[in-house]
Amino acid sequence: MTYPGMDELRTALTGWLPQRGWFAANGREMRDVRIRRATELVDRRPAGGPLALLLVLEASFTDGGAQHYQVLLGLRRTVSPELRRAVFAEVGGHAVYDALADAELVAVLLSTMDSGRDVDDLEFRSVGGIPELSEVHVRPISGEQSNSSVVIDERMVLKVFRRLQPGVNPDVELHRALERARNPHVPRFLGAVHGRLDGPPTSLLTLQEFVPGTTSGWDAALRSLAGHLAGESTADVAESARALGEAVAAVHRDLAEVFGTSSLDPASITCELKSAVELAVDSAPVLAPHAAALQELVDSLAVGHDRPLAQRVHGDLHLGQVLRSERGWVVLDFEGEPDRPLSARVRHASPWRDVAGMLRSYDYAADHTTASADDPGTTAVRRARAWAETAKRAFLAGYESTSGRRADRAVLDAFVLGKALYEVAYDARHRPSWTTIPLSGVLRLLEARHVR
Ligand SMILES: Nc1ncnc2c1ncn2[C@@H]1O[C@H](COP(=O)(O)OP(=O)(O)O)[C@@H](O)[C@H]1O
Ligand SMILES: O=P(O)(O)O[C@H]1O[C@H](CO)[C@@H](O[C@H]2O[C@H](CO)[C@@H](O)[C@H](O)[C@H]2O)[C@H](O)[C@H]1O
Repeated sequence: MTYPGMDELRTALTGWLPQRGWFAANGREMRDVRIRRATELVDRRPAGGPLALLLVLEASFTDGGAQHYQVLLGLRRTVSPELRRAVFAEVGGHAVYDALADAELVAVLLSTMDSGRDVDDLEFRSVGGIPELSEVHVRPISGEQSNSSVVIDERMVLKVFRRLQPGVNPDVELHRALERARNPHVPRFLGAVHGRLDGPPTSLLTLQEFVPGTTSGWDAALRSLAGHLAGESTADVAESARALGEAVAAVHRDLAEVFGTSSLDPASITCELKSAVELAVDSAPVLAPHAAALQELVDSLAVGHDRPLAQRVHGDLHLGQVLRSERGWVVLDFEGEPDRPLSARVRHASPWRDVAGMLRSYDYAADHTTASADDPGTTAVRRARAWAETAKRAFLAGYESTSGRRADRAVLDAFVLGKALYEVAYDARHRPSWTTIPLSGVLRLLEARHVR
Protein backbone atom coordinates (compact mmCIF):
# COMPACT_ATOMS: atom_id res chain seq x y z
CA MET A 1 0.00 0.00 0.00
CA THR A 2 1.27 3.45 -0.88
CA TYR A 3 -0.69 5.45 1.67
CA PRO A 4 1.05 6.40 4.82
CA GLY A 5 0.27 6.15 8.50
CA MET A 6 -2.14 3.24 8.86
CA ASP A 7 -1.82 3.43 12.63
CA GLU A 8 -2.45 7.14 12.70
CA LEU A 9 -5.44 6.58 10.44
CA ARG A 10 -6.81 3.93 12.76
CA THR A 11 -6.49 6.31 15.70
CA ALA A 12 -8.31 9.06 13.81
CA LEU A 13 -11.09 6.65 12.81
CA THR A 14 -11.50 5.49 16.41
CA GLY A 15 -12.65 8.99 17.37
CA TRP A 16 -14.60 9.65 14.17
CA LEU A 17 -16.62 6.42 13.90
CA PRO A 18 -18.81 6.70 17.05
CA GLN A 19 -19.86 10.20 16.00
CA ARG A 20 -21.42 9.06 12.73
CA GLY A 21 -25.22 9.05 12.54
CA TRP A 22 -25.08 5.55 11.03
CA PHE A 23 -22.99 4.08 13.85
CA ALA A 24 -25.45 1.57 15.25
CA ALA A 25 -23.93 0.86 18.65
CA ASN A 26 -25.07 3.85 20.64
CA GLY A 27 -24.80 3.20 24.34
CA ARG A 28 -22.26 0.35 24.01
CA GLU A 29 -18.75 1.03 25.23
CA MET A 30 -16.24 0.64 22.42
CA ARG A 31 -13.02 -1.17 23.20
CA ASP A 32 -11.14 -0.94 19.96
CA VAL A 33 -11.29 -0.22 16.23
CA ARG A 34 -9.30 -2.39 13.83
CA ILE A 35 -8.90 -2.03 10.09
CA ARG A 36 -10.03 -5.43 8.80
CA ARG A 37 -9.41 -4.71 5.14
CA ALA A 38 -8.15 -1.81 3.05
CA THR A 39 -8.41 -1.61 -0.72
CA GLU A 40 -6.97 1.18 -2.79
CA LEU A 41 -9.48 2.07 -5.49
CA VAL A 42 -7.58 4.52 -7.69
CA ASP A 43 -4.91 2.54 -9.47
CA ARG A 44 -3.35 4.88 -12.05
CA ARG A 45 -3.44 8.13 -10.19
CA PRO A 46 -1.22 11.00 -11.29
CA ALA A 47 1.47 11.87 -8.77
CA GLY A 48 -0.12 14.06 -6.13
CA GLY A 49 -3.66 13.07 -7.18
CA PRO A 50 -6.31 11.84 -4.78
CA LEU A 51 -6.42 8.39 -3.28
CA ALA A 52 -9.58 6.46 -2.52
CA LEU A 53 -9.52 3.80 0.15
CA LEU A 54 -12.28 1.33 0.90
CA LEU A 55 -11.91 0.21 4.50
CA VAL A 56 -13.79 -2.34 6.54
CA LEU A 57 -13.49 -1.47 10.22
CA GLU A 58 -14.13 -3.84 13.05
CA ALA A 59 -15.43 -2.08 16.15
CA SER A 60 -15.23 -4.26 19.23
CA PHE A 61 -17.10 -3.57 22.45
CA THR A 62 -16.38 -4.11 26.10
CA ASP A 63 -19.45 -6.39 26.26
CA GLY A 64 -17.58 -8.82 23.99
CA GLY A 65 -19.43 -8.15 20.72
CA ALA A 66 -18.14 -6.62 17.49
CA GLN A 67 -19.58 -4.89 14.43
CA HIS A 68 -18.19 -4.21 10.96
CA TYR A 69 -18.48 -0.88 9.20
CA GLN A 70 -17.57 0.24 5.73
CA VAL A 71 -15.73 3.52 5.36
CA LEU A 72 -14.80 5.04 2.00
CA LEU A 73 -12.04 7.57 2.40
CA GLY A 74 -10.44 10.17 0.17
CA LEU A 75 -6.87 11.29 0.82
CA ARG A 76 -5.32 14.35 -0.80
CA ARG A 77 -2.21 16.41 -0.15
CA THR A 78 -4.10 19.62 -0.90
CA VAL A 79 -7.84 20.06 -0.76
CA SER A 80 -10.20 22.67 -2.17
CA PRO A 81 -11.98 24.93 0.35
CA GLU A 82 -15.19 22.96 -0.33
CA LEU A 83 -13.59 19.61 0.41
CA ARG A 84 -11.86 21.02 3.49
CA ARG A 85 -15.20 20.95 5.31
CA ALA A 86 -15.24 17.16 5.04
CA VAL A 87 -11.67 16.67 6.31
CA PHE A 88 -11.52 14.99 9.72
CA ALA A 89 -7.83 14.08 10.01
CA GLU A 90 -4.37 14.85 8.65
CA VAL A 91 -2.34 11.69 8.25
CA GLY A 92 1.14 11.43 6.74
CA GLY A 93 0.79 14.77 4.95
CA HIS A 94 -2.65 13.86 3.53
CA ALA A 95 -6.00 15.37 4.40
CA VAL A 96 -8.45 12.53 5.09
CA TYR A 97 -12.18 12.85 4.38
CA ASP A 98 -15.27 10.88 3.42
CA ALA A 99 -14.77 10.01 -0.26
CA LEU A 100 -18.45 10.65 -1.05
CA ALA A 101 -17.70 14.37 -0.68
CA ASP A 102 -15.23 14.17 -3.58
CA ALA A 103 -16.87 14.19 -7.04
CA GLU A 104 -13.64 13.06 -8.69
CA LEU A 105 -13.52 9.93 -6.52
CA VAL A 106 -17.22 9.22 -7.01
CA ALA A 107 -16.56 9.39 -10.76
CA VAL A 108 -13.83 6.76 -10.31
CA LEU A 109 -16.29 4.47 -8.51
CA LEU A 110 -18.83 4.89 -11.33
CA SER A 111 -16.35 4.21 -14.10
CA THR A 112 -15.04 1.12 -12.27
CA MET A 113 -18.62 -0.15 -11.96
CA ASP A 114 -19.22 0.60 -15.61
CA SER A 115 -16.11 -1.33 -16.64
CA GLY A 116 -17.27 -4.38 -14.67
CA ARG A 117 -13.73 -4.83 -13.32
CA ASP A 118 -12.58 -6.49 -10.13
CA VAL A 119 -10.28 -4.54 -7.82
CA ASP A 120 -8.57 -7.05 -5.55
CA ASP A 121 -11.51 -9.27 -4.66
CA LEU A 122 -14.05 -6.44 -4.99
CA GLU A 123 -16.54 -7.01 -7.83
CA PHE A 124 -17.70 -3.78 -9.47
CA ARG A 125 -20.74 -4.45 -11.70
CA SER A 126 -23.34 -2.42 -13.54
CA VAL A 127 -26.64 -3.37 -15.12
CA GLY A 128 -27.27 -2.05 -18.60
CA GLY A 129 -24.42 0.49 -18.46
CA ILE A 130 -24.09 3.63 -16.43
CA PRO A 131 -25.24 6.88 -18.06
CA GLU A 132 -22.26 8.87 -19.32
CA LEU A 133 -21.66 12.09 -17.45
CA SER A 134 -19.50 14.93 -18.66
CA GLU A 135 -18.99 16.38 -15.20
CA VAL A 136 -19.92 14.60 -12.00
CA HIS A 137 -21.84 16.69 -9.51
CA VAL A 138 -22.50 15.06 -6.15
CA ARG A 139 -24.84 16.04 -3.32
CA PRO A 140 -25.46 14.08 -0.14
CA ILE A 141 -28.93 12.89 0.81
CA SER A 142 -29.47 14.18 4.30
CA GLY A 143 -31.59 12.61 6.99
CA GLU A 144 -31.30 10.00 9.69
CA GLN A 145 -30.38 7.09 7.44
CA SER A 146 -28.66 3.85 8.37
CA ASN A 147 -26.43 4.14 5.29
CA SER A 148 -24.93 7.02 3.30
CA SER A 149 -26.28 8.01 -0.09
CA VAL A 150 -25.35 10.69 -2.60
CA VAL A 151 -27.26 11.94 -5.62
CA ILE A 152 -25.07 12.10 -8.70
CA ASP A 153 -26.03 14.73 -11.28
CA GLU A 154 -29.69 14.39 -10.24
CA ARG A 155 -29.68 11.12 -12.21
CA MET A 156 -28.35 8.39 -9.94
CA VAL A 157 -28.16 7.51 -6.26
CA LEU A 158 -25.05 5.80 -4.93
CA LYS A 159 -25.53 4.15 -1.55
CA VAL A 160 -22.69 3.05 0.73
CA PHE A 161 -23.81 0.28 3.09
CA ARG A 162 -22.35 1.17 6.45
CA ARG A 163 -22.90 -1.65 8.91
CA LEU A 164 -21.82 -4.82 7.14
CA GLN A 165 -22.95 -8.35 7.82
CA PRO A 166 -21.52 -11.13 5.64
CA GLY A 167 -23.82 -11.83 2.68
CA VAL A 168 -25.73 -10.13 -0.10
CA ASN A 169 -27.80 -7.28 1.28
CA PRO A 170 -31.54 -7.77 0.60
CA ASP A 171 -31.61 -4.18 -0.63
CA VAL A 172 -29.46 -5.36 -3.56
CA GLU A 173 -30.96 -8.83 -3.92
CA LEU A 174 -34.62 -7.75 -3.99
CA HIS A 175 -34.06 -4.57 -5.95
CA ARG A 176 -32.14 -6.48 -8.64
CA ALA A 177 -34.94 -9.08 -8.84
CA LEU A 178 -37.62 -6.38 -9.11
CA GLU A 179 -35.60 -4.72 -11.86
CA ARG A 180 -35.52 -8.00 -13.80
CA ALA A 181 -39.29 -8.30 -13.30
CA ARG A 182 -39.63 -4.72 -14.68
CA ASN A 183 -41.61 -3.72 -11.63
CA PRO A 184 -42.72 -0.09 -12.12
CA HIS A 185 -42.68 0.73 -8.40
CA VAL A 186 -38.92 0.71 -7.82
CA PRO A 187 -36.20 3.02 -9.17
CA ARG A 188 -34.18 1.40 -11.98
CA PHE A 189 -31.39 -0.73 -10.50
CA LEU A 190 -28.04 0.24 -12.06
CA GLY A 191 -25.37 -1.79 -10.32
CA ALA A 192 -23.61 -2.91 -7.16
CA VAL A 193 -20.20 -3.65 -5.64
CA HIS A 194 -19.53 -6.78 -3.60
CA GLY A 195 -16.51 -7.83 -1.59
CA ARG A 196 -15.69 -10.65 0.79
CA LEU A 197 -16.26 -10.42 4.51
CA ASP A 198 -15.61 -13.66 6.36
CA GLY A 199 -16.31 -15.69 3.20
CA PRO A 200 -19.51 -14.89 1.30
CA PRO A 201 -19.92 -12.01 -1.17
CA THR A 202 -20.99 -9.02 0.87
CA SER A 203 -22.79 -5.98 -0.55
CA LEU A 204 -20.81 -2.76 -0.23
CA LEU A 205 -22.35 -0.27 -2.66
CA THR A 206 -25.47 -0.02 -4.75
CA LEU A 207 -26.36 2.32 -7.60
CA GLN A 208 -29.86 3.18 -8.74
CA GLU A 209 -31.76 5.71 -10.77
CA PHE A 210 -32.58 8.96 -8.94
CA VAL A 211 -36.32 9.50 -9.22
CA PRO A 212 -36.76 13.28 -9.64
CA GLY A 213 -39.46 15.53 -8.23
CA THR A 214 -40.62 13.22 -5.46
CA THR A 215 -42.19 13.77 -2.06
CA SER A 216 -41.59 11.16 0.62
CA GLY A 217 -44.67 9.38 1.91
CA TRP A 218 -43.84 10.76 5.36
CA ASP A 219 -43.73 14.41 4.19
CA ALA A 220 -46.89 13.92 2.14
CA ALA A 221 -48.63 12.42 5.18
CA LEU A 222 -47.61 15.28 7.48
CA ARG A 223 -48.78 17.82 4.91
CA SER A 224 -52.08 16.04 4.43
CA LEU A 225 -52.54 15.81 8.21
CA ALA A 226 -51.87 19.53 8.62
CA GLY A 227 -54.48 20.25 5.96
CA HIS A 228 -56.98 17.96 7.64
CA LEU A 229 -56.40 19.54 11.06
CA ALA A 230 -57.08 22.89 9.38
CA GLY A 231 -60.43 21.61 8.15
CA GLU A 232 -59.70 19.99 4.76
CA SER A 233 -61.31 16.68 3.86
CA THR A 234 -59.50 13.33 3.97
CA ALA A 235 -60.20 12.61 0.29
CA ASP A 236 -56.57 13.20 -0.73
CA VAL A 237 -55.12 10.73 1.75
CA ALA A 238 -57.75 8.13 0.91
CA GLU A 239 -56.80 8.27 -2.75
CA SER A 240 -53.05 8.25 -2.23
CA ALA A 241 -53.14 5.53 0.46
CA ARG A 242 -55.19 3.32 -1.83
CA ALA A 243 -52.65 3.78 -4.65
CA LEU A 244 -49.85 2.96 -2.20
CA GLY A 245 -51.63 -0.24 -1.16
CA GLU A 246 -51.88 -1.22 -4.81
CA ALA A 247 -48.17 -0.51 -5.38
CA VAL A 248 -47.10 -2.59 -2.37
CA ALA A 249 -49.27 -5.47 -3.61
CA ALA A 250 -47.63 -5.26 -7.05
CA VAL A 251 -44.18 -5.42 -5.43
CA HIS A 252 -45.24 -8.44 -3.33
CA ARG A 253 -46.63 -10.15 -6.44
CA ASP A 254 -43.27 -9.88 -8.24
CA LEU A 255 -41.29 -10.93 -5.18
CA ALA A 256 -43.51 -14.01 -4.78
CA GLU A 257 -43.05 -14.84 -8.44
CA VAL A 258 -39.26 -14.55 -8.37
CA PHE A 259 -38.51 -16.03 -4.95
CA GLY A 260 -41.52 -18.32 -4.49
CA THR A 261 -43.81 -18.70 -1.49
CA SER A 262 -43.92 -20.98 1.54
CA SER A 263 -45.90 -21.06 4.75
CA LEU A 264 -45.22 -19.84 8.25
CA ASP A 265 -45.49 -21.72 11.50
CA PRO A 266 -48.16 -19.64 13.30
CA ALA A 267 -46.34 -20.33 16.59
CA SER A 268 -43.37 -18.35 15.25
CA ILE A 269 -45.52 -15.21 15.09
CA THR A 270 -46.55 -15.56 18.74
CA CYS A 271 -43.01 -16.36 19.77
CA GLU A 272 -41.64 -13.29 17.97
CA LEU A 273 -44.31 -11.13 19.59
CA LYS A 274 -43.42 -12.36 23.06
CA SER A 275 -39.78 -11.39 22.53
CA ALA A 276 -40.90 -8.03 21.11
CA VAL A 277 -42.85 -7.38 24.34
CA GLU A 278 -39.77 -8.19 26.44
CA LEU A 279 -37.50 -6.01 24.33
CA ALA A 280 -39.94 -3.08 24.36
CA VAL A 281 -40.43 -3.32 28.14
CA ASP A 282 -36.65 -3.45 28.66
CA SER A 283 -36.16 -0.43 26.39
CA ALA A 284 -38.99 1.67 27.83
CA PRO A 285 -39.47 0.98 31.56
CA VAL A 286 -42.70 3.03 31.49
CA LEU A 287 -44.22 -0.06 29.80
CA ALA A 288 -43.31 -2.28 32.77
CA PRO A 289 -46.72 -1.93 34.53
CA HIS A 290 -48.34 -3.08 31.27
CA ALA A 291 -46.07 -6.09 30.68
CA ALA A 292 -48.59 -8.68 31.90
CA ALA A 293 -51.45 -7.11 29.93
CA LEU A 294 -49.28 -7.09 26.83
CA GLN A 295 -48.43 -10.78 27.22
CA GLU A 296 -52.17 -11.45 27.62
CA LEU A 297 -52.84 -9.47 24.48
CA VAL A 298 -50.27 -11.55 22.63
CA ASP A 299 -51.94 -14.77 23.82
CA SER A 300 -55.36 -13.51 22.81
CA LEU A 301 -54.01 -12.76 19.34
CA ALA A 302 -52.81 -16.35 19.08
CA VAL A 303 -53.04 -16.93 15.41
CA GLY A 304 -55.23 -19.88 14.31
CA HIS A 305 -54.10 -23.24 12.97
CA ASP A 306 -53.82 -22.22 9.32
CA ARG A 307 -50.28 -21.79 8.18
CA PRO A 308 -50.12 -18.20 6.90
CA LEU A 309 -48.50 -17.57 3.51
CA ALA A 310 -44.86 -16.49 3.55
CA GLN A 311 -42.58 -14.96 0.93
CA ARG A 312 -39.73 -12.44 0.59
CA VAL A 313 -40.98 -9.05 1.73
CA HIS A 314 -39.67 -5.52 2.15
CA GLY A 315 -39.27 -6.04 5.89
CA ASP A 316 -39.25 -2.42 7.11
CA LEU A 317 -41.99 -0.74 5.17
CA HIS A 318 -43.06 2.67 6.40
CA LEU A 319 -43.93 6.07 4.98
CA GLY A 320 -40.27 7.14 4.99
CA GLN A 321 -39.46 4.33 2.54
CA VAL A 322 -41.85 5.34 -0.22
CA LEU A 323 -41.80 8.29 -2.61
CA ARG A 324 -44.69 9.85 -4.45
CA SER A 325 -43.53 10.61 -7.97
CA GLU A 326 -45.03 11.50 -11.33
CA ARG A 327 -45.10 7.83 -12.20
CA GLY A 328 -46.90 6.85 -8.99
CA TRP A 329 -45.54 5.38 -5.76
CA VAL A 330 -41.95 4.17 -5.66
CA VAL A 331 -40.73 1.83 -2.92
CA LEU A 332 -37.15 2.13 -1.61
CA ASP A 333 -34.71 0.42 0.69
CA PHE A 334 -35.36 -3.32 0.80
CA GLU A 335 -32.74 -3.81 3.51
CA GLY A 336 -35.24 -4.81 6.22
CA GLU A 337 -35.10 -3.69 9.85
CA PRO A 338 -31.51 -2.52 10.29
CA ASP A 339 -31.16 -3.87 13.85
CA ARG A 340 -32.07 -7.48 12.88
CA PRO A 341 -29.42 -9.97 11.83
CA LEU A 342 -29.13 -10.52 8.09
CA SER A 343 -30.04 -14.21 8.45
CA ALA A 344 -33.46 -13.17 9.84
CA ARG A 345 -33.98 -10.49 7.22
CA VAL A 346 -33.57 -12.83 4.23
CA ARG A 347 -36.09 -15.38 5.51
CA HIS A 348 -39.57 -15.69 4.05
CA ALA A 349 -42.03 -13.69 6.15
CA SER A 350 -45.70 -12.86 6.05
CA PRO A 351 -46.57 -10.15 3.50
CA TRP A 352 -48.92 -8.82 6.20
CA ARG A 353 -45.79 -7.74 8.07
CA ASP A 354 -45.24 -5.06 5.40
CA VAL A 355 -48.91 -4.14 5.37
CA ALA A 356 -48.81 -3.76 9.15
CA GLY A 357 -45.67 -1.59 8.85
CA MET A 358 -47.57 0.85 6.68
CA LEU A 359 -50.71 0.79 8.84
CA ARG A 360 -48.50 1.61 11.84
CA SER A 361 -46.86 4.38 9.86
CA TYR A 362 -50.16 6.22 9.29
CA ASP A 363 -50.79 5.95 13.04
CA TYR A 364 -47.22 7.06 13.71
CA ALA A 365 -47.65 10.15 11.51
CA ALA A 366 -50.93 11.06 13.25
CA ASP A 367 -49.43 10.60 16.73
CA HIS A 368 -46.32 12.57 15.72
CA THR A 369 -48.49 15.49 14.65
CA THR A 370 -50.38 15.59 17.92
CA ALA A 371 -47.52 14.46 20.19
CA SER A 372 -47.65 17.60 22.32
CA ALA A 373 -51.40 17.38 22.99
CA ASP A 374 -51.88 16.13 26.56
CA ASP A 375 -55.58 15.51 26.24
CA PRO A 376 -56.70 12.77 23.82
CA GLY A 377 -60.10 14.45 23.68
CA THR A 378 -58.93 17.56 21.81
CA THR A 379 -60.30 18.26 18.36
CA ALA A 380 -56.81 18.00 16.87
CA VAL A 381 -56.30 14.52 18.30
CA ARG A 382 -59.73 13.36 17.17
CA ARG A 383 -59.18 14.70 13.67
CA ALA A 384 -55.72 13.15 13.45
CA ARG A 385 -57.17 9.78 14.53
CA ALA A 386 -59.91 10.06 11.91
CA TRP A 387 -57.28 10.86 9.28
CA ALA A 388 -55.24 7.77 10.26
CA GLU A 389 -58.30 5.50 10.18
CA THR A 390 -59.25 6.75 6.69
CA ALA A 391 -55.69 6.27 5.41
CA LYS A 392 -55.39 2.76 6.88
CA ARG A 393 -58.73 1.62 5.47
CA ALA A 394 -57.86 2.93 2.01
CA PHE A 395 -54.36 1.41 2.06
CA LEU A 396 -55.73 -1.98 3.07
CA ALA A 397 -58.48 -1.82 0.44
CA GLY A 398 -55.91 -1.01 -2.26
CA TYR A 399 -53.65 -3.83 -1.11
CA GLU A 400 -56.45 -6.38 -0.92
CA SER A 401 -57.94 -5.49 -4.29
CA THR A 402 -54.63 -5.76 -6.19
CA SER A 403 -53.24 -8.76 -4.35
CA GLY A 404 -56.52 -10.67 -4.26
CA ARG A 405 -55.59 -11.60 -0.66
CA ARG A 406 -57.88 -10.95 2.30
CA ALA A 407 -56.34 -9.95 5.61
CA ASP A 408 -56.69 -12.44 8.45
CA ARG A 409 -57.48 -9.97 11.23
CA ALA A 410 -55.61 -11.89 13.94
CA VAL A 411 -52.46 -12.14 11.82
CA LEU A 412 -52.63 -8.48 10.84
CA ASP A 413 -53.26 -7.31 14.42
CA ALA A 414 -50.35 -9.41 15.60
CA PHE A 415 -47.99 -7.75 13.11
CA VAL A 416 -49.30 -4.28 13.92
CA LEU A 417 -48.61 -4.88 17.62
CA GLY A 418 -45.20 -6.36 16.79
CA LYS A 419 -44.25 -3.32 14.73
CA ALA A 420 -45.37 -0.87 17.42
CA LEU A 421 -43.29 -2.76 20.00
CA TYR A 422 -40.31 -2.80 17.63
CA GLU A 423 -40.67 0.98 17.20
CA VAL A 424 -40.61 1.51 20.98
CA ALA A 425 -37.29 -0.35 21.19
CA TYR A 426 -35.94 1.32 18.02
CA ASP A 427 -36.82 4.84 19.12
CA ALA A 428 -35.59 4.27 22.69
CA ARG A 429 -32.23 3.32 21.25
CA HIS A 430 -31.90 5.76 18.34
CA ARG A 431 -34.02 8.83 19.19
CA PRO A 432 -35.34 8.57 22.74
CA SER A 433 -37.37 11.78 22.60
CA TRP A 434 -39.66 10.14 19.99
CA THR A 435 -40.39 7.03 22.07
CA THR A 436 -43.68 8.48 23.34
CA ILE A 437 -45.05 8.24 19.78
CA PRO A 438 -44.97 4.42 19.41
CA LEU A 439 -45.73 4.11 23.13
CA SER A 440 -49.09 5.78 22.59
CA GLY A 441 -49.70 3.32 19.75
CA VAL A 442 -48.97 0.34 22.01
CA LEU A 443 -51.20 1.71 24.77
CA ARG A 444 -54.01 2.33 22.29
CA LEU A 445 -53.81 -1.30 21.12
CA LEU A 446 -54.04 -2.42 24.74
CA GLU A 447 -57.02 -0.16 25.35
CA ALA A 448 -58.81 -1.37 22.21
CA ARG A 449 -58.46 -4.92 23.51
CA HIS A 450 -60.24 -3.99 26.75
CA VAL A 451 -63.19 -2.34 25.04
CA ARG A 452 -63.77 -5.23 22.63
N1 LIG B 1 -33.74 6.39 -6.12
C1 LIG B 1 -34.06 7.45 -5.38
N2 LIG B 1 -34.66 8.52 -5.96
C2 LIG B 1 -34.97 9.61 -5.21
N3 LIG B 1 -34.69 9.73 -3.88
C3 LIG B 1 -34.10 8.69 -3.27
C4 LIG B 1 -33.75 7.51 -3.99
N4 LIG B 1 -33.15 6.64 -3.14
C5 LIG B 1 -33.14 7.25 -1.93
N5 LIG B 1 -33.71 8.47 -2.00
C6 LIG B 1 -33.86 9.41 -0.87
O1 LIG B 1 -32.90 9.03 0.11
C7 LIG B 1 -33.52 8.65 1.35
C8 LIG B 1 -32.73 7.51 1.98
O2 LIG B 1 -32.70 6.37 1.14
P1 LIG B 1 -32.76 4.90 1.72
O3 LIG B 1 -32.57 3.94 0.61
O4 LIG B 1 -34.02 4.75 2.54
O5 LIG B 1 -31.47 4.93 2.66
P2 LIG B 1 -31.11 4.19 4.04
O6 LIG B 1 -30.78 2.77 3.70
O7 LIG B 1 -29.92 4.93 4.52
O8 LIG B 1 -32.31 4.32 4.99
C9 LIG B 1 -34.94 8.30 0.95
O9 LIG B 1 -35.83 8.49 2.01
C10 LIG B 1 -35.21 9.26 -0.20
O10 LIG B 1 -35.60 10.53 0.27
O1 LIG C 1 -35.63 3.91 7.47
P1 LIG C 1 -34.86 2.93 8.30
O2 LIG C 1 -34.57 1.66 7.60
O3 LIG C 1 -33.63 3.48 8.95
O4 LIG C 1 -35.92 2.50 9.46
C1 LIG C 1 -35.74 2.73 10.84
O5 LIG C 1 -35.90 4.11 11.14
C2 LIG C 1 -37.20 4.66 10.92
C3 LIG C 1 -37.16 6.11 11.35
O6 LIG C 1 -36.32 6.84 10.55
C4 LIG C 1 -38.25 3.89 11.74
O7 LIG C 1 -39.56 4.37 11.33
C5 LIG C 1 -40.42 4.89 12.32
O8 LIG C 1 -40.45 6.30 12.20
C6 LIG C 1 -40.94 6.77 10.92
C7 LIG C 1 -40.97 8.28 10.99
O9 LIG C 1 -39.66 8.78 11.17
C8 LIG C 1 -42.36 6.24 10.66
O10 LIG C 1 -42.75 6.58 9.33
C9 LIG C 1 -42.39 4.74 10.78
O11 LIG C 1 -43.71 4.26 10.67
C10 LIG C 1 -41.81 4.30 12.12
O12 LIG C 1 -41.71 2.87 12.14
C11 LIG C 1 -38.19 2.42 11.38
O13 LIG C 1 -39.12 1.71 12.20
C12 LIG C 1 -36.76 1.90 11.64
O14 LIG C 1 -36.65 0.56 11.27
